[in-house]
Amino acid sequence: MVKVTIIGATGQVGSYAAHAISQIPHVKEVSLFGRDGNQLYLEGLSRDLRDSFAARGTNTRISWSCDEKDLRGSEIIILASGAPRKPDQNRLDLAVDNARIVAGYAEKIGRNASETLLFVVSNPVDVMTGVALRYSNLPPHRVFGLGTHLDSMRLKSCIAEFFNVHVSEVHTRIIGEHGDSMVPLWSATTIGGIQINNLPAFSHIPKDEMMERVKTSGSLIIRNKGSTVYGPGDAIATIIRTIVEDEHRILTVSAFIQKEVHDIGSVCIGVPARITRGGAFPVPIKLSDDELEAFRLSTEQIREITHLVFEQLESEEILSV
Ligand SMILES: NC(=O)C1=CN([C@@H]2O[C@H](COP(=O)(O)OP(=O)(O)OC[C@H]3O[C@@H](n4cnc5c(N)ncnc54)[C@H](O)[C@@H]3O)[C@@H](O)[C@H]2O)C=CC1
Ligand SMILES: O=C([O-])CC(=O)C(=O)O
Repeated sequence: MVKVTIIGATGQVGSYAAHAISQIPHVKEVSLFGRDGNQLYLEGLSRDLRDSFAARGTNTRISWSCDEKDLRGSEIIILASGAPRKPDQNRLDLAVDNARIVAGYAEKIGRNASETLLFVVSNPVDVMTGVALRYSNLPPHRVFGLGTHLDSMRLKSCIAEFFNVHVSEVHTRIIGEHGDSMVPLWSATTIGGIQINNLPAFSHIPKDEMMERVKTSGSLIIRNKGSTVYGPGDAIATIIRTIVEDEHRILTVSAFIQKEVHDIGSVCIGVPARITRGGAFPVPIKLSDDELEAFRLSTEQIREITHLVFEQLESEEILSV
């Protein structure tokens, strides 16, 4: 039975994720963690969720805290703190400010919960996963982020709609940055187990329009309703269930790669990884020439920004949490 802590639980994504995760059978306790000053909100949120569990007949325990010592005993910690972007912003614009928050929490996690898995949601998620890895000092397979899992699900939904098939018949994957340089792997896309290139209708599929829709989904939702909530919340819950149930599913998360994708490495980026109770283990893959070139560009951008963020943090003495 597992204790899952959500840091940033008072936020839109953190609070819906708490609701979604409480439905996973082996999750015994969901602990809502927030910064000092948010005690009243956390108490209110925990009461509201407790009512929801009672109404649903769920036996999950709910607790809350602002004290880093209460991070102890968490098998999984979800880090969803930080500013969301405004409609006119790119996720990368958030890098330095959110890195201060993520680095501060990562240090607390390293001090108090060195056995945990740390799952990062804060944006830009690939850079923040790199920051969390560095400042928590946890081993690489135990620090990973939401990466391009949600983008992969968005593409899956577009393909299912186009072919008028159930979403479960579509397998597809987007790798690279959770952002503009993401790379769809059409070569790894199947419908009903059939490689998509072998379906005559594939030649008519509006691939560019679909990718544009995937890339702009987040900004459209933010512009129209303020924030993305249910998509990320349920994507997080899927990954947490995969860990808790030790399902060994291959999902596309932001993980630290070394040599698993050709010769590219030393960066946290969206790649297929086997998700187990022990963490995320990137699966070695070979890409087509075009995919490889695009993935290389995507990783170079994220590596460069991650290093700039490290330099900035190192030049500052005090982290913000
Ligand atoms: N990776 C992904 O696919 C997704 C990532 N996100 C990211 O998750 C993060 C949270 O998004 P929302 O919940 O919509 O935002 P929100 O504004 O509703 O919540 C922000 C949370 O961060 C905390 N926070 C803000 N500033 C802080 C500081 N200086 N120190 C400590 N805690 C602080 C707040 O207390 C709150 O709990 C954002 O960075 C957003 O971009 C959101 C959706 C999907
Ligand atoms: O778009 C955003 O800023 C939030 C996010 O990452 C997403 O929903 O994909």
